[in-house]
Amino acid sequence: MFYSVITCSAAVAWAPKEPLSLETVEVAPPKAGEVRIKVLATGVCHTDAYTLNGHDPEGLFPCILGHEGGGLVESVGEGVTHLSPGDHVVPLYIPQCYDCKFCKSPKTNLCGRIRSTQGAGVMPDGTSRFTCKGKSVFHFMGCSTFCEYTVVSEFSICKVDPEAPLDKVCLLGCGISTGYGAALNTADVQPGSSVAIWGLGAVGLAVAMGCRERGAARVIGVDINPDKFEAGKPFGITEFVNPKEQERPIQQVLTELTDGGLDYTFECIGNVHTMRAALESCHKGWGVSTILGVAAAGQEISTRPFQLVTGRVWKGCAFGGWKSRDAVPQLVQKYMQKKLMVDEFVTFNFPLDQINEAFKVMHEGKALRSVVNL
Ligand SMILES: NC(=O)C1=CN([C@@H]2O[C@H](COP(=O)(O)OP(=O)(O)OC[C@H]3O[C@@H](n4cnc5c(N)ncnc54)[C@H](OP(=O)(O)O)[C@@H]3O)[C@@H](O)[C@H]2O)C=CC1
Ligand SMILES: N[C@@H](CCC(=O)N[C@@H](CSC=O)C(=O)NCC(=O)O)C(=O)O
Ligand SMILES: [Zn+2]
Ligand SMILES: [Zn+2]
Repeated sequence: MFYSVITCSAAVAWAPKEPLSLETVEVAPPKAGEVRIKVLATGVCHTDAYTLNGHDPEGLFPCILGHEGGGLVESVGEGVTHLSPGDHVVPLYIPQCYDCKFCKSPKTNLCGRIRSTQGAGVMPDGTSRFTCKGKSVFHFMGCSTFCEYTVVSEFSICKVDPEAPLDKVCLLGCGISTGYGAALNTADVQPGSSVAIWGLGAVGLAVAMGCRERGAARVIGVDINPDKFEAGKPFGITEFVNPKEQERPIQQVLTELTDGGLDYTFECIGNVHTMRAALESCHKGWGVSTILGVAAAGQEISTRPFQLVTGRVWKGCAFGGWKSRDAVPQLVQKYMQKKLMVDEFVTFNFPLDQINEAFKVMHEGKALRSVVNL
């Protein structure tokens, strides 16, 4: 099949710390093993802001950000057999090729097939499908959903129920799946346990949702924004602690509150100090702390090794540990069966030309998630 270049609108990140700029871009047809998607909706995740702010060691400019999308297959490249034009899809920043050693291992979801080119902001053949004003524009996280059309690898996309509203299930492309899966897959939270979650954004509250599903007895939200406390209750937060209102270090406050520490803690901020606090708030002998937050370039975590010697475990989690192409369609079905909250995470909707508002409300702490409708 011959497909032509599509000219459309995109929010382009020209340089770090600058607002996104609404531009007309050209999107080249998919090459072999690629899929071109008409993007209909995209969430705005804190990781988009992190890269836009220049904190990402892999950040490249100009680029088209966005990785929490939903859309329709517009065209497929040679050799793509699992998708056809018109399919409803969610792009996936962690691919699943089914063939690499990571995909073949049940121990991880981190497919390695296209990770190096994805991190370099290009398609697997080393080139970009985007141009703007005569310049090549980098892809982002293999998704680039802040554009009316995008091109992704055939390994980085899954077909979902056509009845599912794409302006909601797009959020299963990152934040909700990540937090929910961290509780279920990475930490494997057990019934009756005690939990503390640092950062009550979409990721943190999705962790809470997973902990509630597992029957956790106490789910303590730890956040410096008091507005997030009320917001957290419908997702399963049972108690709140604001570190700013404490006179002692938060680890001391929490270990006293929980008879020696928590069974599970989760860091959903991306701050190395709260990562340490989350580990040190775990119970001696068995407490497990899972890092989800993405820390800025150059940041390193530290603690006394004694914390680990005495049985606390430090873990990390990308995309909730889900093997993406297998799991996302199932998570969509769980939402369709009303067994998984998604709608409740959407605080605002914006058109593409107001996408900078979505970043503004995120930084003001007013949004769990903003969805941009393209
Ligand atoms: N590992 C993975 O696969 C993924 C990781 N992430 C990462 O997870 C993190 C959370 O993402 P997201 O939920 O979208 O982010 P949000 O910005 O929506 O939520 C973060 C929350 O943490 C609060 N916060 C900030 N600083 C502190 C602090 N020092 N102590 C307590 N609370 C604090 C914020 O308060 P305020 O409202 O005042 O800002 C906000 O409520 C980010 O680092 C993101 O990059 C995201 C998706 C996937
Ligand atoms: N580019 C950063 C790392 C950013 C990062 O850790 N990303 C998460 C997903 S965050 C989603 O909102 C992730 O899945 N990481 C796994 C991966 O392979 O990138 C850096 O270079 O530090
Ligand atoms: Zn994200
Ligand atoms: Zn793979």
